[in-house]
Amino acid sequence: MTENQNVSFHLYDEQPKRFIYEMRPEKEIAISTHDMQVYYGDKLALDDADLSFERFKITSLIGASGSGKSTFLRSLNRMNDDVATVKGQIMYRGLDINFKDIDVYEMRRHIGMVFQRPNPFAKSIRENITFALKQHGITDKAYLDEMVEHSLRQAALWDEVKDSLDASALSLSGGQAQRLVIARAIAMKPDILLLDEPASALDPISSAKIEDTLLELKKHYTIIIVTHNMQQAARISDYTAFFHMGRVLEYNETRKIFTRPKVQLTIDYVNGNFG
Ligand SMILES: Nc1ncnc2c1ncn2[C@@H]1O[C@H](COP(=O)(O)OP(=O)(O)OP(=O)(O)O)[C@@H](O)[C@H]1O
Repeated sequence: MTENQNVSFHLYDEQPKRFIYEMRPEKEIAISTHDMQVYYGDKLALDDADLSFERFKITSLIGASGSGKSTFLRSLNRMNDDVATVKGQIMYRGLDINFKDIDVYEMRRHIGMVFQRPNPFAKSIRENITFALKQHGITDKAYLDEMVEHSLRQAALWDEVKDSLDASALSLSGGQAQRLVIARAIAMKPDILLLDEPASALDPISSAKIEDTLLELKKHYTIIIVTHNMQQAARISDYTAFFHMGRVLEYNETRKIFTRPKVQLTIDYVNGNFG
């Protein structure tokens, strides 16, 4: 080994292999995971996940394909129950929502999920919003109308659809449909919105609208979003977690992840050197 190689090896070795931001005590935490592990059969897909998410902030989950981002996100509202074993604790309002006796349907009213592909029901725009509310026994028409307008306004879709609420949701563009799905989640008045690549199937203009919508929504909701789009993560999120091969290698304030990452693999990833 030459002298130069020796020096660079030494510098690399001084970097942390992992850095997890610890929320300061004055921050309000919306949800946190402790010793979380997720297995698909015998395969450990996610290990050692201890993260706290600040209330009314946007946190991005980034990392290469297969690094465990969706596995983590889906575990937060028990979407993995049928396919995976999730160990550890998921603390929400003092309750471990990973505990087996939790009422999962009730929990999901508080922790909503929006998927990559817009998936509106084959019903009218209005019914997409009112469907779940009616399922929960809400029948008051004035309240339902109010929730339709309120949710569509919050999802920045009201102005585009207010004259066609009884049209089929399937007639909406992809970007409008995704905002409708966000409105549908909001109608349940959740605390936390989980979004799995909500803009990746959309054109740049629709994607920008979703970003604007999320920035508005964080006044009222805690948002955790999986994204492959580095610029998007840098633009909208307050915190970013970098996943690599089933572990969170770095978690920090977004500006630090994108300007002064501490872990070499994070530096490589945000610079586009792998993944
Ligand atoms: N239902 C499943 N059954 C078995 N293995 C799974 C299942 N879902 C995910 N995995 C595996 O778990 C690991 C993490 O996958 P995950 O989908 O969480 O990654 P990701 O970072 O979200 O990837 P992408 O960016 O491609 O969505 C991968 O090795 C994947 O093959």
